[in-house]
Amino acid sequence: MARVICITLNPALDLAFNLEALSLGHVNRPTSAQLEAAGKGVNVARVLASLGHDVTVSGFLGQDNDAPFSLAFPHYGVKDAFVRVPGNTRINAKLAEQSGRVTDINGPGMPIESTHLNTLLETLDGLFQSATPPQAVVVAGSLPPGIDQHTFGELLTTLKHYDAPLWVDTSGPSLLTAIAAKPAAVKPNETELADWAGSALKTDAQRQTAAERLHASGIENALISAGAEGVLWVSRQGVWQSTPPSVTATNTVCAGDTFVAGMLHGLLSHLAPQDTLRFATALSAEAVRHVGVGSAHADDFDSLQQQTWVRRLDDTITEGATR
Ligand SMILES: Nc1ncnc2c1ncn2[C@@H]1O[C@H](COP(=O)(O)OP(=O)(O)O)[C@@H](O)[C@H]1O
Ligand SMILES: O=P(O)(O)OC[C@H]1O[C@](O)(COP(=O)(O)O)[C@@H](O)[C@@H]1O
Repeated sequence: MARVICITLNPALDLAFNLEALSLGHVNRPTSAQLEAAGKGVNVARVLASLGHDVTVSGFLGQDNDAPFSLAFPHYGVKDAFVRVPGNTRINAKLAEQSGRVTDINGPGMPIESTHLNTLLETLDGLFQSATPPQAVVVAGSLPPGIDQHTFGELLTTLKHYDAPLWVDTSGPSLLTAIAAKPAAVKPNETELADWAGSALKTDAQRQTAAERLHASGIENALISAGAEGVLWVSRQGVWQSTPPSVTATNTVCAGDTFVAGMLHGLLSHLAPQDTLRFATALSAEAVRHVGVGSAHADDFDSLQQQTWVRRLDDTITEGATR
């Protein structure tokens, strides 16, 4: 078990609707609706806690609607070190259609002021100075209004100075800022990394080249996910590729967060690289079968792992080609 801090600067209440088919401009009547305390770092934390890690969540929460978060955190098994700020945490709508298509509507979030940021920095410093400092830090998700790229870069630099690997999962301009900060790991999907790569990353070869470039730039774990097409991972431990099992994709929201948590779990648990990648890929495939994060306690999780294909690309070893 490891101690991990998961930071979400812009958390969200995820309002997930399941619909036959979305009809724009009309009244839609979903078959189900669910509201959950979420945001990328919260989701990663939730998965890590379910795997037995000692997880603290932090970032900014709106003090006017923090009840669903405060109620959910004990249930998720995470410790709450969020800084409360005036206002409401955003609500993000997730519209999942029977076809598997998901439409995300992610709000901008609450404005953050420099005093709130200073409180967060003090809170994080306190966590790092504790008798049992964290063994990894995750920063995940978008930036709220008031946190610009320069400030985000400074925050990442501050976090890097602590003695724990820094994992960052974000998109858009923040992803470029994160890559420039050279954290221990990044996990963009193929669309999110296209800007940085300078072209679309449609093929395995293009993704491998991009992951190798990321790794060569100083990022120890360069991870590129591509939905059902799987993952490219370049690290000191080699160049690895995985293909998830074939599952019915009911709701792909949280798949990326689940994957990040699965990788971090494998590395913190000192699993072999092929076992780490197999575990994380299978766990994220488990997640897409339902609303919310993936669970390693699913009855058929062993079978999902056996159906996950992992291979090493920088030598001739093929691992776990069981399907
Ligand atoms: N349709 C799918 N079938 C099986 N696994 C999936 C599917 N979509 C996503 N996954 C799993 O979730 C991981 C992350 O999904 P991806 O869509 O690439 O990330 P993000 O959610 O960050 O956009 C993938 O690497 C894969 O293992
Ligand atoms: O901070 P962003 O980029 O707006 O993303 C927030 C959204 O991402 C999620 O964390 C899901 O992320 P993934 O699908 O990439 O795992 C949702 O819970 C949340 O609404």
